[in-house]
Amino acid sequence: MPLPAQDTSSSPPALNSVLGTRALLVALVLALLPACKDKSPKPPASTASGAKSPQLDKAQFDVSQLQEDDTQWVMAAKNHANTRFSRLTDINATNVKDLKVAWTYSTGFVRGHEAAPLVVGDTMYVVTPFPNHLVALDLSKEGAPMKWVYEPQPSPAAQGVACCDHVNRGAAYADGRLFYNTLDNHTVAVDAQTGKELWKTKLGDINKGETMTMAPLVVRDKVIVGNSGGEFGVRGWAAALSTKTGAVLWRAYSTGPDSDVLIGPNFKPFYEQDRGKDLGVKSWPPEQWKIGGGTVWGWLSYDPELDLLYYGTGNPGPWNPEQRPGDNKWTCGIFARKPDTGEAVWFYQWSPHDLFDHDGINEAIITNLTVNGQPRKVLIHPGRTGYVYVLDRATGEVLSAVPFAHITTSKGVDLKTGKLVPVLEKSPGLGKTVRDICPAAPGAKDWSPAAFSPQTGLLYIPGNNLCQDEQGLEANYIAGTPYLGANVRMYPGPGGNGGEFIAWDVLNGKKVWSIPELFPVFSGALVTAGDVVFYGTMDGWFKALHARTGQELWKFKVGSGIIGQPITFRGPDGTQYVSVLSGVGGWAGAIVAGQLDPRDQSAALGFANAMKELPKYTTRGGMLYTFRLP
Ligand SMILES: O=C(O)c1cc(C(=O)O)c2c(n1)C(=O)C(=O)c1cc(C(=O)O)[nH]c1-2
Repeated sequence: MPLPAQDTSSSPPALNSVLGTRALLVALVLALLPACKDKSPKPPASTASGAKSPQLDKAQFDVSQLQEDDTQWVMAAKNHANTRFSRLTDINATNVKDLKVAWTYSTGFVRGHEAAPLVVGDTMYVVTPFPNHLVALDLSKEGAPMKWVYEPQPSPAAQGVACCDHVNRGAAYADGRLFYNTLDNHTVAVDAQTGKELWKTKLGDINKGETMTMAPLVVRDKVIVGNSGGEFGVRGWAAALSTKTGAVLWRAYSTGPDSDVLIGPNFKPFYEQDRGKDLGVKSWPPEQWKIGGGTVWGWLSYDPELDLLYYGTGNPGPWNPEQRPGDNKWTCGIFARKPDTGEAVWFYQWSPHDLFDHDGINEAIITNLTVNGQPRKVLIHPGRTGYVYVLDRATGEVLSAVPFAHITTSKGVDLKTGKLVPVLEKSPGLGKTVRDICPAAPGAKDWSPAAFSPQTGLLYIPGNNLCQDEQGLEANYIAGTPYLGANVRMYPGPGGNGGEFIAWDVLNGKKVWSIPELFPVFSGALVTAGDVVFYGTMDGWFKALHARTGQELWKFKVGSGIIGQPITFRGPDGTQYVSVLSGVGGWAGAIVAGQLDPRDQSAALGFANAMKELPKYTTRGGMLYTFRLP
């Protein structure tokens, strides 16, 4: 289906800044979205003939080509641009109401299932939560039976230092291999055909509180990964490994001297506050940067035109901000780096001196807009602070930052300085109890990835509606133990609903429609050229909505709440399928997955209080569901 032309000349609407300092004229340049150059869906050669798909041959291609093939799904975010948009249209707004279960697969595990399944050729690959099995399912056979299971046998002690359940967000595929992380800090490469381990590299130390949960990204011959442990006083980093050997080619820390952060002469941040020598040391009290967080546990994206890799950094530690005066660089921000060397090109800090655990790790979705009549290469970031940011991805300049949620903690983003404007009375600290902090620590949106349709111009945001009360404590650092300095109690925000699924008009900077949900929306979103958007709820509904109107077109009750990432693909039989993992857990669902006592308001770092009704709605258990039209 051709994309509708958008008139960029006649009175394009303003993308307003929160402070109203500047109105931007913005229009989508749809054809420029890297993953969407070819606007027509590409059916595999097998569709017409019914013969076996030639996809296995395609699987040998470089991943930058492979991501263009909508019949497969080769990395968690679908493509380097992180759009989670598929051009497949067989399942569409008209017929999605008839969607039926094709087959299911029980993983046998009960912790939170966050991974995106991958589809390469005629095989689906699923990474489970700890103990991080990789399962290959044969899509060419009825019921998709198991081909093999790879078991990396991570150290059970890793479970004790995972902040937010024993989750894993999935694998990345390239050159006949699957790459993913184990909770005990190994990156592994597995042969996609045989399930044999090709290499295994240890990158972190559970004794310091480090874990790994994120889905890697492959750029050319490098697999890029990062650590978790911001709640344990670890030092955050991203690393690039050779896809062939697993050797570490570079590692860039998020705190410390420039030499460790890979900041050199080519580092050109847009804003003045990010310029200067060794800010990763100087913006901290002495030595604090060594245990200062800034982990890299979220999404990576890559722009081949600029040859830039983008990723966000997590919160500074400890949570009690009084123990770390300063901007705490380079936490709670976004880096642009050269993927071959890791050298930093620019950085922008979403929340300098973060006060609320507002990690900056959410996805950066790559597209192109026309701003004030000028084409700009941008990235879109629905942030934990509650703003949808649009940044120039060549320079790191903030073009707009518009609130998409209820915010009491900041007044906006000053587009002249790029600084978030905090509400001072909401600052937590020792001996204080601050109430009505919105968004709460998990943010207006946590890691759960949004989808962006170049066809509707809408961003589909799995949102939270959470506030919290916080009492500051003194945190003492003991390696491998929680390093927080805060008592927190969360609760649903205005309206009483814990979550909201939002369609956001990037062009106009406004909400187009939204669906309130009882609980925070912790699943990923998927949108297709059939104008259907999919997501799952923590109480166990898998939903399909009309991508333009938000009208509910179909829903199906799965066995356990959904925090997984839906995907779509065309099977070897030429049929379009939609798959999603159910299996409640993660930070929001820890109350069920970890069987916490709902009477303990501070359990799960205070999240349990907002989720105390969840055990009445769902039970734990990992199950993959795959749907098709009859
Ligand atoms: O700072 C960190 O290192 C870190 C790691 C993780 C993680 O790896 O799961 C989460 C968070 N922070 C976090 O702040 C957060 O909200 C969160 C939610 C979840 C989840 O899986 O539901 N993980 C994490």
